Amino acid sequence: MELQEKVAVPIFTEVEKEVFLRDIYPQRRPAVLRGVSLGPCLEKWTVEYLGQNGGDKEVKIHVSTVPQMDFLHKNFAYKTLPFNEFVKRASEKKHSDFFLCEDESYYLRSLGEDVRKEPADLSKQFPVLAEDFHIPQFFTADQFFSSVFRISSCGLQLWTHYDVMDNLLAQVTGTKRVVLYSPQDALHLYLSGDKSEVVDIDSPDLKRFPDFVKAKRYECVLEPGDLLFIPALWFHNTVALQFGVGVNVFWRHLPADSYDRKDPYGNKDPVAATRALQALERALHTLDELPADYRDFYGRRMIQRIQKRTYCDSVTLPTSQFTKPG
Ligand SMILES: O=C(O)CCC(=O)C(=O)O
Ligand SMILES: [Fe+2]
Repeated sequence: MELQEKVAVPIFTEVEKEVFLRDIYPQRRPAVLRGVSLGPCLEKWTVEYLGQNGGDKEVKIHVSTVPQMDFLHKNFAYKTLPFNEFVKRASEKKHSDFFLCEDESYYLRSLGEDVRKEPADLSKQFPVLAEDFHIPQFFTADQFFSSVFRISSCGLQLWTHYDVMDNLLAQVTGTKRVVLYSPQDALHLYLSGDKSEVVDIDSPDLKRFPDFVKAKRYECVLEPGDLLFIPALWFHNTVALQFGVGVNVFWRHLPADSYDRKDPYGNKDPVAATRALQALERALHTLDELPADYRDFYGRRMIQRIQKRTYCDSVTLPTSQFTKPG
């Protein structure tokens, strides 16, 4: 893995809204924001306090025998626990009550009231705790999409994936390592939907995934109080270095009608992207009417045309698509 380029995510301190909107947000690159006020949660959110004030409302959790959750081999199970019992278990390494084994790992990604329709909102599902967490006002109220509890056992690793909303991931307690990859490296990540098939990013199987080394690795370690700006489409993989409680806030970067209306998770592709992908499927079907050597010829030319029209680094002038060569 020596060939993979590594970069530290830049850290900005005490960033105010104006600075974020002027210097950081338009770059559309990940950034750690340190020293932004998140409210009393930083002092208050002990295991005991969370249990008392989060209540015994049932939550759906991921439980896994090993800390590295693997979506390909589904080495985890979905279980349900009262929130206070879940927090207690996630904070301990060995459990007297367990589902799979005594050292199982836990992960909570909180959900909306109507799981299939409503995005998660801390102020609705955990109104008392929500008062302790102040969402940074870096976007307007109508852009808000969801606020999500992210609570992990020590060591828990969440697979590499992308989301379609802009995201501020707040680390409230514990520390977390986050590795990110640019959307421009998507082809080096061996995607299956929104997830990378390269499950072990620290010692990847390079026989199966030879191009993975070409993906530039962005890395940071979040401390309590840190916010990580994860722009939409940036891939991220997290490891809880300690038991940790976080909240992430998703908000809309594009006009509201660009997004799929039935997407409580914020990970369905924008409607125009979905339509374009469907049109591509139809185009490929049409090419099937031709013999293989013709398909090859037209397929190569289609790829080049897509590259010229869509890649940021090949589109020079906004009007270039309309100007005919002389
Ligand atoms: O819990 C985690 O560390 C993952 C967070 C995440 O995927 C997100 O905020 O979109
Ligand atoms: Fe995510």
